[in-house]
Amino acid sequence: MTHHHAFTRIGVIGAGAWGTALANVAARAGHSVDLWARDAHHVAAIARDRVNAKKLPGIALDAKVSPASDHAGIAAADLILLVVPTQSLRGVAQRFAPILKPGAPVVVCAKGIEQGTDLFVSDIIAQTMPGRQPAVLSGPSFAHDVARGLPTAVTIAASDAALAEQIGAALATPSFRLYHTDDLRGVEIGGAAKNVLAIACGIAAGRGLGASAGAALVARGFAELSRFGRAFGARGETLMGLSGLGDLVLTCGSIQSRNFALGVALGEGMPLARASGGKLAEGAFTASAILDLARKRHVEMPISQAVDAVLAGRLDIGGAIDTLLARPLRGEG
Ligand SMILES: NC(=O)c1ccc[n+]([C@@H]2O[C@H](COP(=O)([O-])OP(=O)(O)OC[C@H]3O[C@@H](n4cnc5c(N)ncnc54)[C@H](O)[C@@H]3O)[C@@H](O)[C@H]2O)c1
Ligand SMILES: O=P(O)(O)OC[C@H](O)CO
Repeated sequence: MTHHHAFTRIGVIGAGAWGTALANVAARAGHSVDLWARDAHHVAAIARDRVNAKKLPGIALDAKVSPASDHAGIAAADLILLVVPTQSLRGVAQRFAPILKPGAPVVVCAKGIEQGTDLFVSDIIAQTMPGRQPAVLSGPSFAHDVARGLPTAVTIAASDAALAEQIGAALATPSFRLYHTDDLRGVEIGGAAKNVLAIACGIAAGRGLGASAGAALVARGFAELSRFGRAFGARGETLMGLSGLGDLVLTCGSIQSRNFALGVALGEGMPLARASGGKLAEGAFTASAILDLARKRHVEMPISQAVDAVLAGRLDIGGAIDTLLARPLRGEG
């Protein structure tokens, strides 16, 4: 049965670039927003400056956003956005599971697959917050673009289509459009897979392989993202939508992407240990997990496989490119 949710108070867990940008979106959509971060010093600096200088510099925090390092605001929220990296999601979900308001839906805004368990983000929530309805928000959206109010369109997914629609309506602003769907699996797979492929596109760009090679990688990358998605129950239309093709195109074509930038640094010859520049590149953590899953379902993912081999130190950049070019000729599907 679908309940009608009235969301007035929104809790954002995680004050990184994306959490801070989404807190501003929710505030602009008319809600009171509590923005939680674990580090009290960071919270004090955000509250003092009304800017998250560490993670989203140059963007003023909306007056309706209250930063805090205690749990009170999150406990009172009737909609929760979980915006920590995928590999931290389980721990953070476990921490908050006992204190959230009963019935408050949880929207995961992270893009990845958990290492060790190979679980998709909604399954991490199913395990750690039993009985709570998970939703997933994903799609082409750089935190800075969204925070500056540039036009952005994303997908909001929940198994309960009406819930996805209600969350989409609650978060929408004139510049932030949410398309809703019940294909939760498709949406979380698109967001996870594109990060790994963006590293490959970055490597090609950093190595100077040219725009034609970049386009080939996007198209063949999308072919493997789609094969993987279909094997795990995603709908084709979802994979061709914002949180698949849309996000792949964004992330594979912009140095603003931390995944693409990691690839560029690798392609230019920077050692692995320094290539991320200390920034979060989700694809670097998701690569081994997505390949594990692909192997189990016999899905061929040569580009992701090359990225994983490079990140694990099993293959150098030249070797990875040779491997991809030396693959047997095949049909295009
Ligand atoms: N930045 C973007 O443009 C963007 C856009 C869409 C989706 N995302 C996704 O959002 C997620 C978060 O990315 P981000 O850009 O905000 O990263 P970020 O590096 O800016 O911030 C991550 C935040 O999570 C916090 N964190 C990490 N582990 C934690 C833990 N155990 N407990 C509490 N806090 C913890 C960190 O302190 C940090 O503030 C990623 O999955 C990313 O793919 C990011
Ligand atoms: O900086 P990236 O590579 O994490 O990309 C950010 C968003 O996921 C783009 O949609």
